[in-house]
Amino acid sequence: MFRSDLLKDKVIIITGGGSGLGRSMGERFLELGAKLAITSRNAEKLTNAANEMMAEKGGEVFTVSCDVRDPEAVEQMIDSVWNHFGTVDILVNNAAGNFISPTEKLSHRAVDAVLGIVLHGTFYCTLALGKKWIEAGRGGQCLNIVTTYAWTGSGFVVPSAAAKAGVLGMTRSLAVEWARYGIRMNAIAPGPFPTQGAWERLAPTPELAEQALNRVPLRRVGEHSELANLAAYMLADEAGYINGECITIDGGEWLYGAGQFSGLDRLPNEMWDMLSKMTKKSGS
Ligand SMILES: CCCCCCC/C=C/C(=O)SCCNC(=O)CCNC(=O)[C@H](O)C(C)(C)COP(=O)(O)OP(=O)(O)OC[C@H]1O[C@@H](n2cnc3c(N)ncnc32)[C@H](O)[C@@H]1OP(=O)(O)O
Ligand SMILES: NC(=O)C1=CN([C@@H]2O[C@H](COP(=O)(O)OP(=O)(O)OC[C@H]3O[C@@H](n4cnc5c(N)ncnc54)[C@H](OP(=O)(O)O)[C@@H]3O)[C@@H](O)[C@H]2O)C=CC1
Repeated sequence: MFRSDLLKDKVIIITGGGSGLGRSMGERFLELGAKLAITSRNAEKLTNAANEMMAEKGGEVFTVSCDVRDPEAVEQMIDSVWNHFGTVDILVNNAAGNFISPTEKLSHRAVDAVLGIVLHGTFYCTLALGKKWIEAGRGGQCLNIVTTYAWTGSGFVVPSAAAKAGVLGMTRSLAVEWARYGIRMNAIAPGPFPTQGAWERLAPTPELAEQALNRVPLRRVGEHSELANLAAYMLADEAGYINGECITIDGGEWLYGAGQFSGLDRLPNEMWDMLSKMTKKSGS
């Protein structure tokens, strides 16, 4: 699909890069020639992932453990990647925390856990690296992984909805403010892409997983490669005029939820024949 050197020698930090979608994006970036740094809380998970990724895809994967909720740890993480590679070209803000719950059952610590990872964590990483890019007089790029309820909102994941909305607001705001430094800011809003982290917390029963699938007009979940290829395209120099954009990749899921009559896709044909007679009759 792409030239094999599309991301050649680009130094890319992926938060939450040791598992799930972060890892899938990282593997694709390696195939396209990037140098990777992956970061998350669990050092052992990162080391194992990096070793497997290098064995399968080649290239270099540097690991730094860091809790993105801790601004000092974030600055150290960014410094250590910058010192290791001599620079950083791209930050993919992918780390997240989320779970389903009636909002009234949440403690303030539960709210803080999600807001801390998603909103503060994304902001801390962006700010720490943005300052270094500006000080070094060079540009850079951030790609923020949000979700479609960043703009619709959603019940039962309210801290995540509030945090992702904040990340989208930050993306669009900084796309304008930091363009003068040559820094591009974009986002991707995925629909359902099965990962252990998401499914354990958001679709923990077969019924809930089925419900998630049934909301997608294309009647399937996303393939990790589809998301990874979109991310690679957005990060390529050839996409250099895309700035402040959020691209949805969800099989039409959020529009299905927005359309009042979308659920009629479940009606059998015989029912349509009957309804057609009724509606034509009532209109005459
Ligand atoms: C099926 C369709 C899918 C569509 C996708 C929709 C969009 C998806 C967005 C995503 O973000 S998916 C990514 C999901 N991945 C993760 O969440 C991975 C990381 N998550 C975590 O580490 C935890 O889940 C965490 C809770 C977010 C943070 O862990 P931490 O160890 O820092 O916190 P704890 O000390 O365990 O808990 C803090 C606080 O939160 C309360 N809590 C934890 N889980 C729940 C829960 N399920 N329900 C209610 N409350 C919860 C916990 O009890 C603590 O509060 P206190 O008890 O201390 O008051
Ligand atoms: N899967 C899906 O269907 C969808 C996912 N998304 C978004 O895609 C992104 C990836 O999700 P997905 O791969 O499914 O989720 P995962 O749970 O698999 O990945 C989340 C990653 O974030 C890391 N992480 C969590 N908390 C912290 C923290 N405090 N500091 C640093 N790293 C942290 C985790 O590593 P560790 O535990 O080692 O810290 C893990 O690697 C997220 O932004 C999510 O909101 C959006 C819509 C749909």
